[in-house]
Amino acid sequence: AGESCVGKTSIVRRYTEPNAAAAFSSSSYLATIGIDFKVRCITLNGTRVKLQIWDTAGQERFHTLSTSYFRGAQGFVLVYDITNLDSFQGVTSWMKDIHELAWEHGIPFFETSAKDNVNIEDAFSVLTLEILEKKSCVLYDLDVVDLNESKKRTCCAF
Ligand SMILES: Nc1nc2c(ncn2[C@@H]2O[C@H](COP(=O)(O)OP(=O)(O)OP(=O)(O)O)[C@@H](O)[C@H]2O)c(=O)[nH]1
Repeated sequence: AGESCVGKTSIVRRYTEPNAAAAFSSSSYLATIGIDFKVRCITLNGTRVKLQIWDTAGQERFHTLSTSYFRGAQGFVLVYDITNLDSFQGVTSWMKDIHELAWEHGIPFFETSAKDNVNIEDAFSVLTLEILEKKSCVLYDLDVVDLNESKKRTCCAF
């Protein structure tokens, strides 16, 4: 989740299309319309996990639609643009939309770059591990972990 044009789609694409030559494009910006999702399968600590990552639209007109997907999520990536103060302050408002889930201290924090491919893998791995630990007693649906979306240079995940 996060404001428009902060890099959500870029992070998702960098993570789910790591081998694609055009996983990151700095020349074009296409706002997400509605909602999108990508899938990536990984193996962590011997557990095979299918990540379903929802990419929400940051534009205000899609706010209701985006937040309607939060309830079913098991983890979030909150994204802001480190060069845009408004987008950082917007994280607080997105957090309120996620208030059903306990916001605890010690949230893993990563500064990422979809452009330079920095910390994207680690951010998602740690998020997935946290989810698996919390769900270790109630794994269901073939270990499908559903990450309601998640962009740009900085993100924090829980
Ligand atoms: N320098 C730099 N630019 C980035 C980075 N990540 C994304 N961008 C640029 O930021 C712009 C917006 O990226 P998107 O990923 O489409 O943004 P979004 O948050 O999905 O936007 P919405 O779909 O409107 O919510 C694009 O022009 C990207 O090239 C990054 O890590 N570094």
